[in-house]
Amino acid sequence: MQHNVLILDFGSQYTQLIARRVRELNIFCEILPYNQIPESLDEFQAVILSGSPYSVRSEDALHPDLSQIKGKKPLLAVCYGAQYIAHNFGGEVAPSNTREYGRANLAYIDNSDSLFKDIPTGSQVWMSHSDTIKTLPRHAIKLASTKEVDNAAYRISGEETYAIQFHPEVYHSTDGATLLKNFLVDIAKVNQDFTPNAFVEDTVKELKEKLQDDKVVLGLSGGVDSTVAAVLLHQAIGENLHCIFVNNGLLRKNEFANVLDQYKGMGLNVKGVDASDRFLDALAGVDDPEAKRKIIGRVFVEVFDDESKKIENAKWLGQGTIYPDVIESISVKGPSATIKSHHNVGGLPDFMKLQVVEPLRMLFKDEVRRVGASLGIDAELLGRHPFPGPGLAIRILGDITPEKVNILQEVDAIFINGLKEKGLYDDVWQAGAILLPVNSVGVMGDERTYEKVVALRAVQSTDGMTADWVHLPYEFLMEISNQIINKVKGVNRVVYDISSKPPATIEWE
Ligand SMILES: Nc1ncnc2c1ncn2[C@@H]1O[C@H](COP(=O)(O)OP(=O)(O)OP(=O)(O)O)[C@@H](O)[C@H]1O
Ligand SMILES: O=c1[nH]c(=O)c2[nH+]cn([C@@H]3O[C@H](COP(=O)(O)O)[C@@H](O)[C@H]3O)c2[nH]1
Ligand SMILES: NC(=O)CC[C@H](N)C(=O)O
Ligand SMILES: [Mg+2]
Repeated sequence: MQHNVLILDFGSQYTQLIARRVRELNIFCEILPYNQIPESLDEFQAVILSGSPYSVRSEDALHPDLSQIKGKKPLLAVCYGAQYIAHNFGGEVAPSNTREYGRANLAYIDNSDSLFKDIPTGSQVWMSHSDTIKTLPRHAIKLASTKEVDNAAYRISGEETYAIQFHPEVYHSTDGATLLKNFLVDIAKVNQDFTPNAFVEDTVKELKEKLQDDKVVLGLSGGVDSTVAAVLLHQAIGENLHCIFVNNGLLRKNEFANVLDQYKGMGLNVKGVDASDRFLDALAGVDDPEAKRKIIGRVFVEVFDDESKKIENAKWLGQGTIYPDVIESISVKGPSATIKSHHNVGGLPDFMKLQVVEPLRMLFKDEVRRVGASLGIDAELLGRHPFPGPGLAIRILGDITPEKVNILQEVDAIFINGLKEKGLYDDVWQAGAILLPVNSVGVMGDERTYEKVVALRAVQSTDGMTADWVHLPYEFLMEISNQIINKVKGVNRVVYDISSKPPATIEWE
C-alpha cells in the first residue's frame, strides 16, 4: 500500500469527506493536520489541501510549509488551499461581496486540461466560502469560472499544482468524483489498488512482521470492528491472540451471554470477564457526559491491565479502533475540534506496559465491513448495528444506577427486536433508546403516573460521521411505543428523535 495520498487538514468540516471520496476510488489516503507534515514525503504520491473555517487574510490564518510539496508533488488545493496558494504566490484574496454558499455551475471550463476531462460545461459544484481569489498567483492559468466566481479553478504552469474554489468532495458537486479521479489517476498516476483483499494481505503481512511471536490481548466487544480486528490478528499470529470480552454492566439485555455464544466456532480464544460492579461503582453519582466517558475508558484499561497480567508475556493490547473514533477524539490547533472522547482513543496510561495495536485504525466503518466480508465473517455479524463501548452509560442521561440500566435494557430490547421482526433492522444503520432524566405525568388505569420518558433513535449513515434520522413507519412506532409503555415499569412516555448529525450527534452524550 505504498500508493498513498496525503490530505492536509485545515479544519474544514469536509476533510473526512475528501478521504472518503479518495478511498472510493480504491486509493489509500491519510489525513494529517496541516502543521504535522512528515519529514519525508517519499511514500506520498499526491497531496490535497482541505478547506478551512479560517481566512488567509486573518491574523490567525494557518500557514503550512509547502516547500516540500508545491512544484514537487502533484497538488490539489481545495477552497482555503486554493486561496492560500493565491495569497502566498503573487495573487490576491479579498472578501467577496456576497458570501457564496451552495450550488453553482461552471459556466466556463478549460476542457483541454486533464483536470476537467469528461466534465461538461454547466457542471454543478458546491461552494462554501466568503473570501474570493481576485488575482491569480504568478504563472497561473485559469481553468474554470462560475457566474459569480471568475477564478473557480486554476493551475500553475510548469507544475502539477491545481487549485479549485469549490468542493469536489461534497455530494452536490455532481462531477466531483470525476475531478478527483482525473487528478489522482490521470495527473498524479496513483494506482487504484486499495481493495479489501489487498488490505487483508498487506495488513496480515505487516502484523506478522511487527508482532512476531508476541502475545496480544484484544478487547473484543461482539461488535463489527473488534471482530474484524480479531480475525485479522488471528490470521497473523494464531494462538498468540487472547481475546477478552468485558461485561461493563452497560451492555444490552442478555448481550454478555449472547456474544460469548456467537464466538463459539470461530476458532478465536475468547474469555468473558464480568466487571459490571467495577464500572457501576466507579460511575455512581457521576452525571457529566465527558466524565462518564473518561471513567469508563479508565476502568476498561484497568480491567485489560489485570487480565493481561494473567497472560504470561503479553506485550500488546489490541483494539478495534476505527478512523472516525480517531478523528472525532483528537484535536489539533484549528482543525476539527474534539467532539467527544471515544473511550478507546487517547493512548494508554504509563503504568501499562503494553503497546497498542489497532489494525483498523485507518478504515471507515463500511470499509471494515467489506474487509470483514473478504475474511469470510458471517454476514449477520457484519450487519450488526454499531454499539458504543461506553454502552448504555451514554444513553442514560445523568447519573447511572442499576435500576436505570435495567429499564433501558428492556426498552432497547423491545425496540431492536421490533425492528428485526418487521424486517427494518437492515434498513437502519444504528438504532437505540435513550433514557431521559425527566419524569412526566401520565394516566394508566385511571391512576396518575409520574414516570420516565424514553427517546427512540434510528439513523441512516455510511460511516457515522454524518447521519439522518430514519422515517420509521408510524404504525411501527405506535406498536413499539405501546409495548414499551405497557411492559416496562417506570416508563410512561416515548418520543422519537428527529435530529440529523450534524448538528446533533448520534448518541445523546
Ligand atoms: N465490552 C467490551 N469488551 C472488550 N472490549 C471492548 C468492549 N467494548 C468495546 N471494546 C473495545 O473498544 C473498541 C471500540 O468500540 P466500538 O464500539 O467503537 O467498536 P466495536 O464494538 O468493535 O464495533 P461496533 O462499532 O460495531 O460496535 C472495540 O473495537 C474493542 O476493542
Ligand atoms: O466505541 C465507541 N466509543 C465511544 O465512546 C463512542 N461514542 C460514540 N460512539 C459511536 O460512534 C458513532 C458516532 O457517534 P456520535 O455521533 O454520537 O459521535 C455512533 O455509532 C456511536 O454509537 C462510540 N463508540
Ligand atoms: N471552505 C473554505 O475553505 C472557506 C475558506 C475561507 N474561510 C473562506 O471563507 O473563503
Ligand atoms: Mg461496539
